[in-house]
Amino acid sequence: MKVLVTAASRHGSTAEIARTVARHLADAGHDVDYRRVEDVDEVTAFDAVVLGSAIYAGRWLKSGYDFVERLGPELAAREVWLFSSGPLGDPPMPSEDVDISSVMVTTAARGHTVFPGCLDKHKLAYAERAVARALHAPVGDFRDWDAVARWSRHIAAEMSS
Ligand SMILES: Cc1cc2nc3c(=O)[nH]c(=O)nc-3n(C[C@H](O)[C@H](O)[C@H](O)COP(=O)(O)O)c2cc1C
Repeated sequence: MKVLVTAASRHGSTAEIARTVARHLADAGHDVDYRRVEDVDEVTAFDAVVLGSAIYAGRWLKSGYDFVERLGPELAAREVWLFSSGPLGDPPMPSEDVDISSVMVTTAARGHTVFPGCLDKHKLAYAERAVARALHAPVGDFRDWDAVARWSRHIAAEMSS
């Protein structure tokens, strides 16, 4: 299948997860492109779309929601999977799922998963650093590459051949 993997990422760690998903899907035999959500104008060339976003303050990034608003009907006509990345620490917190029910409905997505994220305080803007400190957010890279590989293989197999 021709697959687009795209992500909304503020500091790059979600983009790295998306690129890794893209690599696993390609290894599984799909024809895969990776692009930032801001660089995608249409998805008509693709049979399936994998869309991810970082979570900030319990929500996806605006560029992720904008992508869905711009391309909703095109997305609903394709096979779509969603992922979010954010929870930090060991065990990763917060443990409750981000509410992206509106995105699920608009895209008619086949699935959604949440991956742990990465907090590099050197990359944060001053205000973000203050929020992260106030929340006692754990600093470090908690991304689970085995979980990313497992989920990628799972959706690769689900994609119609
Ligand atoms: C100010 C701030 C707020 C955050 N809020 C949340 C949150 O509500 N839920 C969550 O799971 N992660 C939250 N995170 C963690 C980020 O989602 C995590 O660092 C993610 O990997 C960042 O992705 P990016 O590098 O692609 O921007 C927050 C991080 C910062 C700095």
